[in-house]
Amino acid sequence: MLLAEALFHALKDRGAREVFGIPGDFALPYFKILEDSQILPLHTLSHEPGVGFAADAAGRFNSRLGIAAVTYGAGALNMVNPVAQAYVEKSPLVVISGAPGKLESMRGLGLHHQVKRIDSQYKIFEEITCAQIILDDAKTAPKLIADALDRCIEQSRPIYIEFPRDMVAVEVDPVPAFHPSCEDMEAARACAKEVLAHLNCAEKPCIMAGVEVRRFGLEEKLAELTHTLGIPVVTSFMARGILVDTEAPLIGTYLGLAGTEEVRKTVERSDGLLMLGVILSDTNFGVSKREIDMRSVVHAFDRDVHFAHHSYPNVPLEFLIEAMIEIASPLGDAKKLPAPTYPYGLKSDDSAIAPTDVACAVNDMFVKHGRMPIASDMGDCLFTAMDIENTALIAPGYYASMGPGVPAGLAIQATSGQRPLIMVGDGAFQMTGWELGNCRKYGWNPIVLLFNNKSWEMLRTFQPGPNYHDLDDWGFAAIAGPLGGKGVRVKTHAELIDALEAAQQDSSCFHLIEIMLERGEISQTLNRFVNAVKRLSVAK
Ligand SMILES: Cc1ncc(Cc2c([C@H](C)O)sc(CCOP(=O)(O)OP(=O)(O)O)c2C)c(N)n1
Ligand SMILES: [Mg+2]
Repeated sequence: MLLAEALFHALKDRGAREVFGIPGDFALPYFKILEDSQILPLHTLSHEPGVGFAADAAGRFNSRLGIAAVTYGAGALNMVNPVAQAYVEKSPLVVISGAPGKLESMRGLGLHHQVKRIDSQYKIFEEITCAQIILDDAKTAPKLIADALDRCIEQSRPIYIEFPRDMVAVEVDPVPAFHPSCEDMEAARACAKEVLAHLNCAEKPCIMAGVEVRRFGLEEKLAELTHTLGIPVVTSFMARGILVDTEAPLIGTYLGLAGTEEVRKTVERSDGLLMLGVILSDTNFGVSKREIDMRSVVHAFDRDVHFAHHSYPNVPLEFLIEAMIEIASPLGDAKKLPAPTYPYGLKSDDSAIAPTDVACAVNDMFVKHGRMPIASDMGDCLFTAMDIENTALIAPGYYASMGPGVPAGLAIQATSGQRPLIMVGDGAFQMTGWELGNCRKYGWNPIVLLFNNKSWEMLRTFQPGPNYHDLDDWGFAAIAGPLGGKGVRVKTHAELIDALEAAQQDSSCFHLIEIMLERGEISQTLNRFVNAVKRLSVAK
């Protein structure tokens, strides 16, 4: 078969459901085979940052591979930021970049889209991927692809595939099937025994679930384990939106001083905290009131399990949880644990809208019409989402780049068929909101909540005063129509409630609800977060 076909079959066999991309002359040959072969559907978008964010989100949402296909130089380097975000937020993103062919690379001319050297792009991607390959040899290509894709899956981090345009149609053998690296279940059982003994000795055991639980598709298994143990479960900020509709005794999301006192005390006062797949980042732990004493913590992450003074190497999270399920017995009574609380019952009146009112209106909408998966951008919209009842959430909670909100929402619908709710600030919408113009072509119809405070408000909260936080009023609602959707600007509770209901009643296109907010009007969660950051930075 053709090398490009072998690559696309390997991606599909390992769970990829679609490709997001923008072609270029170095990529046209493999894009043509992608379209002709129909192995995977192609969704083209308008700007490579959107391609990267969308492909990353598809992978996160399905706990499978997300695929971004671009051209050399101008395309691939335009996507560095989203790939970096996928790397640190542990997303299984596959970057395929077209590249110059062998002969043209040897002519001694500077090629268009080339930087310093032909391999400059490869070197740049070495820094933000866990594996990099160049498909320049028909004999070695199938095995190279298999090994790189297996690394992507096992590490849940991006990989880089450089595809010279003169290689796409060479005849090759099929790519070998997924071959997990050998895991030692005995080591996992020994580790599980010690973890459960650790929890058993603790007065206040607690489990924190992190992003790896979602990335490796372990939500059901973790729910089974924690339901048996009956001890409190929290999610990290990054992992908000997992364990939805499961029997896990979930008491909320840990946000340190920015979250509820109940959750904060349960985590920070625990003498037996088990962190499963949690990224030790400032956004997950930056506003802890009390440093978490890592001597009483067991931390399973990146295929290692760390105790205070020793570790178990190469114990994948899946094996640890399986081994714990084999020997788990009740340690507490889940029925006595407090469930998270959320705001409901927004009054339909002429009051101005505050961010928390948006969460309240969304919760009311979910009660009436059913929950929707959410894609949120960085900004107060993400902190507002913490007041929305637990539902699948794709958000840049660690690397914190602006821009993923709209592309990620489109990807949720492309990969799952579910109508998403997109939450995005006006600043972030200015960056990638225009990708909504691709909805009509693909029949996507997200409901978009655009928080328009005419401001980079998060920055103003950290640094009051300068005028450069002021954004102009772009009148976004009026732009929705020409882009193929419907837009409405809302200023009161009643207008917001009506706009949400109208969007629910009309699935013919995307609905852009431009929510006008006063500058300085921020969510309670963001307010607590910023105050905590200020207080902790002064205290040190
Ligand atoms: C690509 C990119 N550029 C810059 C930033 C810095 C930054 C923030 C983070 C802290 O680094 S929050 C923020 C303002 C966001 O404005 P908007 O989308 O309107 O949301 P809101 O008004 O709710 O703040 C910026 C510019 C970023 N995170 N990502
Ligand atoms: Mg704003």
